[in-house]
Amino acid sequence: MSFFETLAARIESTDSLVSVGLDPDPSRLPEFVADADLPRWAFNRRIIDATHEHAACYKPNAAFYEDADGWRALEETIAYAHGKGVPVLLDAKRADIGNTTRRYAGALDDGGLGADAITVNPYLGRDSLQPFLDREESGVFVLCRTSNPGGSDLQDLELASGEPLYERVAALADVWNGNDNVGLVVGATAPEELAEVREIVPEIPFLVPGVGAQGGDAEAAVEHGLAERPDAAVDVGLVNSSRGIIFAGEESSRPGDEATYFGAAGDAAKRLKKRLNRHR
Ligand SMILES: O=c1ccn([C@@H]2O[C@H](COP(=O)(O)O)[C@@H](O)[C@H]2O)c(=O)[nH]1
Repeated sequence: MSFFETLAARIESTDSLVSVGLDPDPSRLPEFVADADLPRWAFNRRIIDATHEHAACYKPNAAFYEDADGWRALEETIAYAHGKGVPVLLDAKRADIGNTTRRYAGALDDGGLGADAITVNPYLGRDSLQPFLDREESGVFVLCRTSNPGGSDLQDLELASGEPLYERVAALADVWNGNDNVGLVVGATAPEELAEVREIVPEIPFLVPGVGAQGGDAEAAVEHGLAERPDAAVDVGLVNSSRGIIFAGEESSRPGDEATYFGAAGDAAKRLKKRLNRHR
């Protein structure tokens, strides 16, 4: 089954577009997991237990795992999410020259991390993405128009053809989509660009980060993030929130209570699911 078929089935069975970002910043982990062998894994396991029924996907960001214990925590996390039937999109923003990028793409193999999809950076061009694109069953989300304030610095630059760079990336993604496994990353903080990119690639699903802590536009994320696909009963796309879900317990009225803390994450995921569904 291809990644987008798996994702469509998950979106349908959970009635959810929510990608739960697993970004376990060590400086924000609660006391309940401090003494665990792998605190990030202990944290993620509890977050997955609390949120999986509302999660179309989990999106760990590699930045929060890039040390020796981190890779173990990430491996455990991916296996546990799979055990709950939830696909995993590794946000690693990879790509490099040939031999290096072949190794990076190993994160999508069972002998590697076994992620179902990955984010990649198009800056080095097609050959840098080829090993990812060749894994027909895996999803490849190409950074197109990112959600950060500096996303416009390069991505909005006008090319000689008159189009902005992010629009060229969208058009190229369509060309690179020979295996029907390409998605695009377009931030919810750039709603006009979201609409423009959707015009260029009607059939490519988007990963839309930036709702929640970054204050992006949830309605635009749903309106433009979803793609109608011939192989799916539902429109396909993902809207991600990380800190707004996993650290929702910091706001809870009884912060010393583990059940309350993780329950708040489950409630936040459910609230986002409902909010997004109002715009479907
Ligand atoms: O354009 C982009 C691409 C990736 N991200 C990543 O998504 C999450 C967002 O986290 P929040 O806590 O919901 O703000 C994080 O992993 C980013 O690195 C993005 O925000 N924008």
